[in-house]
Amino acid sequence: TISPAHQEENQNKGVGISTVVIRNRKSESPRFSSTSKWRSTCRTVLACSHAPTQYSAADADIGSPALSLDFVGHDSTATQSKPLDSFELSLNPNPHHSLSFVSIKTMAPNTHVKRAFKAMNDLGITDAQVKPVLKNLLTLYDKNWELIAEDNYRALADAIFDSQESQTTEEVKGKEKKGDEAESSAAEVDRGKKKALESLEEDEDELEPPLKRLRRRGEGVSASASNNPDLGSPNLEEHTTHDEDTTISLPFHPQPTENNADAETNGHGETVNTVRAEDPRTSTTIERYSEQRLATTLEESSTLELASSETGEVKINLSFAPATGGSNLRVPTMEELRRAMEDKCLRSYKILDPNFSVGRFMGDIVSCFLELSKNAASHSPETLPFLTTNIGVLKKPAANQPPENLPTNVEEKGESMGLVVVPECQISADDFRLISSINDVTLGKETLEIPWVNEFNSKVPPPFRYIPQSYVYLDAAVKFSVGNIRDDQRCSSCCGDCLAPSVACSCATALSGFTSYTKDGLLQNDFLEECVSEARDPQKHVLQFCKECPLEKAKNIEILESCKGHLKRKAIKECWINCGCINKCGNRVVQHGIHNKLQVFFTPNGRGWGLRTLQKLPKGAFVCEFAGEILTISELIKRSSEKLTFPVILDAHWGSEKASGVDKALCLDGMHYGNISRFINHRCSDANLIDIPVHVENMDFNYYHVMKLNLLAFFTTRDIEALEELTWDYGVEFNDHVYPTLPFHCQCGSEFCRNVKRISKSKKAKKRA
Ligand SMILES: C[S@@+](CC[C@H](N)C(=O)[O-])C[C@H]1O[C@@H](n2cnc3c(N)ncnc32)[C@H](O)[C@@H]1O
Repeated sequence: TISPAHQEENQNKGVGISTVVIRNRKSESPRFSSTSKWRSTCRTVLACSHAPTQYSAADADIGSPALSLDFVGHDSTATQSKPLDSFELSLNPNPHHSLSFVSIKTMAPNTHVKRAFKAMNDLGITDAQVKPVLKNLLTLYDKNWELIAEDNYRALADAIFDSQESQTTEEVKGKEKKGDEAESSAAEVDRGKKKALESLEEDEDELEPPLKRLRRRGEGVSASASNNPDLGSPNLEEHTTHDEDTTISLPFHPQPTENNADAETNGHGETVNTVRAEDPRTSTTIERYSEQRLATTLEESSTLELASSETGEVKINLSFAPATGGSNLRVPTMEELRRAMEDKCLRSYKILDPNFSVGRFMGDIVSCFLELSKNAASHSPETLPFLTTNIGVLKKPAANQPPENLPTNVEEKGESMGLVVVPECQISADDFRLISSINDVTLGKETLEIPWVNEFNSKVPPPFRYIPQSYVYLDAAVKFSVGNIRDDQRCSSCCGDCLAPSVACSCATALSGFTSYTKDGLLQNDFLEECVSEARDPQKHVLQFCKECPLEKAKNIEILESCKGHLKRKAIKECWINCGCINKCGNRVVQHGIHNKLQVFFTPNGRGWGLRTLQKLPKGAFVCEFAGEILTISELIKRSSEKLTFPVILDAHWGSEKASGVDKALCLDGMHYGNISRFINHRCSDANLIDIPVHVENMDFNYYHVMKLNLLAFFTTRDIEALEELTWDYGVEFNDHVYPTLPFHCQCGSEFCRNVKRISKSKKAKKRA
């Protein structure tokens, strides 16, 4: 078919430039026989000054030797602008190709062309170099000489340089390709597609107006150029045809480019110069530099669907392009992938929950995404599900500044596990730290990692600073220094493993006459039972009474009540640095720290966070020590309005003058600065943990809870199953008057629950009344 383009314009102006577009439609290919002679009905194809003029494929810059075109003009009087009577086409058609060409012939030499050639000659560019580029440029700019001539034919010069550049690149590429092909016969490439890609690129280069490129480089456009509506979108449709085969589907893509946005469709709605993804939502253009590689991956690339919402609105896909990796890769099965991921989660992220499944995890991501997308319109970030209460807690400022000698324990770990959805705008440093610490709430401060998990909602643990040992808060007078240890306080009998000989060292037997630990590192059963009995029934054991009990004084009521008594507790004495035994001596357990797998978890029944074991624990096993801030009772009272504060009263030797008075008597609070024990919930009477004082060196019994050397340690009171919650009897009486902090409503569930008794007692009393 012949499109009579621009005939009016040319005719009226009498300019001898005509555009003939010959399209070869596949279906009509038989008409393009080599002997076809067509009579021109296009009167506007103006005659050439030299007839007949022959256009070869090379002249028309078609780039395909499969087609040649003879143009025979019969007008001998060029100056008269007489329409051409006929022209003859001699075609050797390739049904898969189409062409556009421009004939530039004037009846008189065109002054514009002359000037253009002159300007280029001045730059050292020959006519032969100018000619083909100028032809294209005229087509692209709709023969707008004003634009072409602008800035001393800058667009033309630019186009020539670009064409030379791309010619060189093509040559290099060609050589490389040849080399590659020779090297690897296995890399069988679809040549048609490859060629299509190349021709797409060529077309892209050719079709893009050079001024557009200049604009991209930030060199600006002249007023005249920008005012011209045609410049931004040259009429490409008349000059460009594309076979359907040149549109290629690829499964994955880098970023889209401006190029593609421009050349996405031609006037006929055909896709041009754009390589499409299978999924239009992720489609972009292939970057040129990766063209070769992508060509080899066309057939091998695949997309694996990892998870999808039920109706497919949300999907997690994995793109796999083995050839991009440059080696022979194979597609793993979903099952293999799932197993490998679960193994990774177990090893790297310590996700020990037996119910954890990667498949479900992916599914959860999809459903959360879908849920959020559904709710996005109606929910503000503050009202996102499960987050409000928790964020409120997180936002609460820490009650106290750390003491001056307190090391900074805030370590921002880089990796975020992202299991918890927290609105970005609300994330504080503390929130971030807690979310980051999902693998290990101790932030690496214990020898074992202790992860946290919340299987019920999206709350994260409350903010606190993990300290493996207790620290002294402001006023607590704790005077201990290693320098005070006298030589005669050393244990002379410690040697090797102190529990190995039939008679244990004097450290191991110092406090009770018999050893506290078995050779397996568990508490001796008799010793443990006595400690349990003390804790469960203190009235039956030795109590000490203060003249003025700090706890009573703390109530600040007019008539001071008498002291209720403080238990003189059994304790363990471990060997320590001054002993001559080895570090693995059996009388050293607590000082070696946590060695059982623990996990912080969110409890289901209103008790907030709790601590559980991930492995079976035998009776008498050491779990952890109690570390926190050492405060005076009066300091504690100032904090007591805080809900979660639940301290340990360090009353071992109250009754002596030293410890009297609210400003001297001490307690231990792990809420803001504490170790893992701060998560242990209370259980009345039959708790599975017990706290036992441990002296690592017997310097001052008054402060045996204090510092690494004198501490409280938790041991199991019975065998405990994996995943069982660890509980401890806080000793709280729930009658509101004994403790300096407000008691909670106990939800321990024990049949011995003191809180339940009190409630039922008061109900009975009411009934009686
Ligand atoms: C040492 S903290 C234990 C960790 C705490 N559950 C959390 O979420 O941080 C003590 C606080 O936990 C809660 N708690 C502990 N045991 C409880 C129980 N048996 N019933 C109700 N609340 C309890 C109380 O709020 C108490 O003040």
